[in-house]
Amino acid sequence: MSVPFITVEGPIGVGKTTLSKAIAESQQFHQLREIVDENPFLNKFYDDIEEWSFQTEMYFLCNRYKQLSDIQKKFLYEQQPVVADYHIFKNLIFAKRTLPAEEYVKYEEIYRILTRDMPVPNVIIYLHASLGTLMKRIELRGRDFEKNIDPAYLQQLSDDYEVFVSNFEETHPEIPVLHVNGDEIDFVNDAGDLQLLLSKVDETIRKGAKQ
Ligand SMILES: Nc1ncnc2c1ncn2[C@@H]1O[C@H](COP(=O)(O)OP(=O)(O)OP(=O)(O)O)[C@@H](O)[C@H]1O
Ligand SMILES: Nc1nc(=O)c2ncn([C@H]3C[C@H](O)[C@@H](CO)O3)c2[nH]1
Repeated sequence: MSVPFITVEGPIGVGKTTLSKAIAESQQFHQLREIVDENPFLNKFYDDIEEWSFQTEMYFLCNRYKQLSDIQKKFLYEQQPVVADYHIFKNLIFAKRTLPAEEYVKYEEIYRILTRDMPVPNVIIYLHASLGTLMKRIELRGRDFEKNIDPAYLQQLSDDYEVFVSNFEETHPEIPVLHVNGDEIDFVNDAGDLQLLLSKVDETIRKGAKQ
């Protein structure tokens, strides 16, 4: 049995941090959160994606590399379960969309080198929702730099996630992926929905831990 290492994934604003916090609390797992406010490039990135994409993608990659190395040493090696609000593969999804092709090739090489010995999650929870739901949640959360987020960018990323996750399932059949439709399940305002989801997550963790 391997120690549970769960990642919650999905497009911007779908509820990854919220759900990973709920899982961490109900299962007594350590929660790994991606950094947002400390990121010095995000403001500039959303103002001018073309100009700031390389710095932004490299920053996310280096930061996640450091976070996952620490998680490996401090938690997973110690047999302490972890739930994260991202999988490192999201770097490829965003970078493919934001970087010019010639830069993406270089970026992907660096990604492969850095992720070669990264811990691999044994369960993925994939949250997805319609563009309308994502826009509503992003607005509700009210981050300044996301105020003028382009709906087309958000839709493209959601579509990219669909393709990526489906390929991932084909190439990694040993890692269970729980699909959650965020339009139908309101784990924030509906306690029944939350309990039902947490029990499905629990079932999936048991499956994943057998790997
Ligand atoms: N299932 C849900 N039902 C209702 N509201 C939700 C749901 N999931 C998330 N929310 C709300 O939507 C907002 C965004 O959630 P959250 O920050 O968890 O998203 P995220 O996927 O982690 O975002 P990001 O991609 O920016 O890291 C929050 O205000 C949260 O309370
Ligand atoms: N360009 C880019 N690359 C990434 O790897 C990445 N990961 C997250 N984000 C954006 C989405 C939210 O606005 C905010 C918080 O998730 O940061 C990213 N943006």
